[in-house]
Amino acid sequence: MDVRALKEMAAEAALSYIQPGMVVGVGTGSTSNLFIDALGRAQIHVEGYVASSLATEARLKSLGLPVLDLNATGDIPVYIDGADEIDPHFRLIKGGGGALTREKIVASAARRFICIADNSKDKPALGSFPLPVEVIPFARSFVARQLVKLGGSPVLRKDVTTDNGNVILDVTGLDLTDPLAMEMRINSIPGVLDNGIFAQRRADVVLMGSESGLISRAADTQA
Ligand SMILES: O=C(CO)[C@H](O)[C@H](O)COP(=O)(O)O
Repeated sequence: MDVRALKEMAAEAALSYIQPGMVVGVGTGSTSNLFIDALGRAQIHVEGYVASSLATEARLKSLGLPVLDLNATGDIPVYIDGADEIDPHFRLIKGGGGALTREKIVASAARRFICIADNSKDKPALGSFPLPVEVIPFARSFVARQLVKLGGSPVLRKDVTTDNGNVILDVTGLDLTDPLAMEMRINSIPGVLDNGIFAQRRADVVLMGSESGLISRAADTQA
């Protein structure tokens, strides 16, 4: 099975979390795109979708799926999104697609976060994927120096401007043994909008496609 088929397995499985009449948050990236395609085929009569990026909004609209404004939306029962790394405690690294800030906002506004991925994202600990940090362009050099003081090696992501008009620094070398502490520490640097550690807002359920079938883990059992 190729990676796309494994992602598709997880994306299809996430459909079972969508009920008619719901508001559904939708993530960004190739696995989320497969989920959107599955939504297009399933035609569940939801109230609407809250998109975590302009790309996701465009894909939803291209399939005729209704998009809602987060500011005009109350309760979001469920958010579905991919990840770059998933640890055994449902903590994530996200932002490979540069949409980490809006993703974290929608995930935090949702009651349940269902993370969908192929099982290459399953890691014993976070930290091999370079950590994306969204930075206001004015503060780029200052923030980079602060990240070096934290032990990191930041690299500016070339030719990328986020949906919020900012830049991304991809940072290797940080000690993520306490992901929550590092998430908070980086976000306390003036000029940082957010970073791709999802430790304060973890996933509640992880669905991973694997060669031997779907792996489904829920945070309350951590099975
Ligand atoms: O965080 C993300 C985008 O900002 C994506 O969810 C993450 O990069 C995983 O992407 P893919 O589903 O393409 O493997």
